[in-house]
Amino acid sequence: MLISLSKHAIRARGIQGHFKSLGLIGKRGITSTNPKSAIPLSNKETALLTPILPPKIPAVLHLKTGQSYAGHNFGGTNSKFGETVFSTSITSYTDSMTDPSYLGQILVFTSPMIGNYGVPSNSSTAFPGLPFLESDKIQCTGVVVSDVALKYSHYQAVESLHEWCARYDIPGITGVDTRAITSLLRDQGTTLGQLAIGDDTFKPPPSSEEYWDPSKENLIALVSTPKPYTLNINGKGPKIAVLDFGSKANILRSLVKRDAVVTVLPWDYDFNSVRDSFDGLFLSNGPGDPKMIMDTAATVRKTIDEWDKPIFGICMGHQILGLAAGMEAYRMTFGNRGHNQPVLALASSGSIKAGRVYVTSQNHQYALKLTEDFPDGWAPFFINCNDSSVEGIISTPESGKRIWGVQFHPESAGGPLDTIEMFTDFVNECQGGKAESKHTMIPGQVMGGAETVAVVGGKV
Ligand SMILES: NC(=O)CC[C@H](N)C(=O)O
Repeated sequence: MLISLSKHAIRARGIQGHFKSLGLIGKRGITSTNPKSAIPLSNKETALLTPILPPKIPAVLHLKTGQSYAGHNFGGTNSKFGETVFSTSITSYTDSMTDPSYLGQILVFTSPMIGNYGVPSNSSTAFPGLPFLESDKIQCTGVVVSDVALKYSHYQAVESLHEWCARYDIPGITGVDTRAITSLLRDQGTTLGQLAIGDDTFKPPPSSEEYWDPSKENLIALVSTPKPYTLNINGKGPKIAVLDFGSKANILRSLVKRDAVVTVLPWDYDFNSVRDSFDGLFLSNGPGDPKMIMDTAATVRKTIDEWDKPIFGICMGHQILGLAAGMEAYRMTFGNRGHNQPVLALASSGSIKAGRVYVTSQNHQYALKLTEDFPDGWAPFFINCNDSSVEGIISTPESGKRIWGVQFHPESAGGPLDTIEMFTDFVNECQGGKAESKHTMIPGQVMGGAETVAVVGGKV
């Protein structure tokens, strides 16, 4: 049975009225449209046709810059403050919302309909010790959706986006013009905001001092593991330590899948005191400003100077590597969030070929500064094809080190798997102990930021 739920029809008549008008609700409840072939509906079909509706509660998104957008609430019913950011991803709202790097952020989806495949159960037996999604709960502070899907359909779904957000007290707003909000954020940059729900919508907007600024907090300390733990303890692969700044589960899965024994350490762990029992170090993604954890960057600097085993950093981990190497990090206007960001490789290393463009998944507000002179022993690895921001750094062959950092997410979840083999490269390097460095630079592009900008023709 195919039923199209017209938003306008539902608004006008309510869902029950809408079904009635389609002849789907008779005296005995929901029936088939064709009385001659009236096949009783299964419980699952009936459940899908009778979604749990959010109560009609007003909601307003207030921005510190003075704009307010009124709509309806779904999910949690408590007002929340956060940093308002937008993501251009079309799929994987469950993966994004459980990514710890979104902590403190009100996430605006540019894709107009969100929620249509529901939410799966977060428990998994495939990778013991890890959730099915990217962490054990929703991490963003709130969500902004043009048109939330109340009816969902997916073989793994167990609840709707509304029910999931309600369980975690994460407020959502729907029925707002997300194109207008996105254009504004793109022009003025990521902006502090409040999702006001229910009675709070009748109060005046918060004063500037009332807005909570997550970038002033050490958010990493809130999401990192409090104690070390090991995954895949009987694995045959190398022993890899992960400094956990708020790691996405798919990073850990990607290492475990390659049979590495993975020990996850708290963000402020003194890695140098245990480093000799590991074959490689991984630096994870994480929320907030990398400059909040300069002590960790100092620890990593010592590791780089005194240790010759492979190190790989993703997103926050890449920014920490850059700070450790003496580079600067800056706050971008609106960052890059989405699963469709093209990056150009400037060096070949393992599975990555210089001169190729890879489509990547991204979620960041900060980036390493592109300069004419990279610190000694370092070169750019990737550059963003849209805005020429630094997308990766790599130790030079002359440095004798085997270290890479990438701003994007090779593990995706969600997003394209173009660069997933970087995990195989890293595990192989760790396995090979002191194997010869295999990376090479593109002749003529061995850095000089200006030259690179000319290659991609963008602005920094
Ligand atoms: N995904 C990440 O690790 C993000 C890193 C950092 N919080 C940023 O916004 O730039």
